[in-house]
Amino acid sequence: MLELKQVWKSYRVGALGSKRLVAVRDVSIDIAPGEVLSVVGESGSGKTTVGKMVLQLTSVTRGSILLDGVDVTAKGHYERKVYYRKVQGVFQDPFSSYNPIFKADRVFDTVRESYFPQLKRAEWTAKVDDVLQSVRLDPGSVLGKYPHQLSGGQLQRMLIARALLLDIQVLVADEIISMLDASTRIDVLNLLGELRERGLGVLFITHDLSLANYISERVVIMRHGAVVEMGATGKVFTDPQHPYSRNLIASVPQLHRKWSDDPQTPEELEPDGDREVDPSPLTEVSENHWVAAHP
Ligand SMILES: Nc1ncnc2c1ncn2[C@@H]1O[C@H](COP(=O)(O)OP(=O)(O)OP(=O)(O)O)[C@@H](O)[C@H]1O
Repeated sequence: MLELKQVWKSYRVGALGSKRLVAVRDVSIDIAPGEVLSVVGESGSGKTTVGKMVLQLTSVTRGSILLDGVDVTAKGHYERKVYYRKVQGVFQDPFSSYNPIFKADRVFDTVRESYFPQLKRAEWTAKVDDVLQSVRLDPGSVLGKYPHQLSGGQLQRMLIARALLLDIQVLVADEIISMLDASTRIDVLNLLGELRERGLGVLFITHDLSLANYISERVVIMRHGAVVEMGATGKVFTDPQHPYSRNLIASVPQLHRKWSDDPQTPEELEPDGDREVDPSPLTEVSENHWVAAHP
């Protein structure tokens, strides 16, 4: 179980870092094994920063992150390496994770060097073949190829395979399908569903509500760095209580509607206030459905 407890993140911005930008405010969420938790919200709401803190790519300003009850925030190099055996990330642009002058499977070599230096070549090859097959890639079609010879979907699946080499418990998937075409998207999405069935916890970061609805049991809606609503996906999406959630859900284009049909006026929202103060507290409005206080 991965838990974020009252996590805050401020970045230093402005000339010589003279100002603070509070990107994440008092976020408490958890991801159980075999669960996909989606984090949604508009651009700049803090979703990626949450993922980066989980992956220890940026520090936590306040609060803590626990894996199986052990605080993993601000640990040294060795503890971090152990942590990365259990928690890995895949990001939006698969191409940027590969060096175009090397073959794509070089991404596996770095894992071997760090974690499996003792493994014999044949054992390693068998392990790589196994994980490639588990993400439905034919080793013969992807190994030995350069990144430009593979599709975005294949590259993305290879990155998921790399994470799986490590027997991970949690995968942070940050907009991993937004750069893929529609047919590949559903493949990668269904792959996440299969990994979940095998007990993996997935933190699925997306601005696409329909993807979140498709893949996750629970959803967290963020605005201005704070959680405004969270809970069972069915409840949050069918009965949104916070005006921001209602606006977000109403803004999803529907196949059967044209842009001119019954245009909806968005509800008025409170402006982004002082981010240094605690955000509005969450109240449980029904079982597994939490909403932040709002006017
Ligand atoms: N390294 C950084 N230094 C300073 N400010 C940052 C940094 N990274 C993010 N921010 C700011 O923190 C806030 C939250 O950014 P974040 O990337 O987490 O949002 P997001 O919800 O993931 O947005 P998007 O959907 O556009 O990726 C934004 O105001 C952003 O400008």
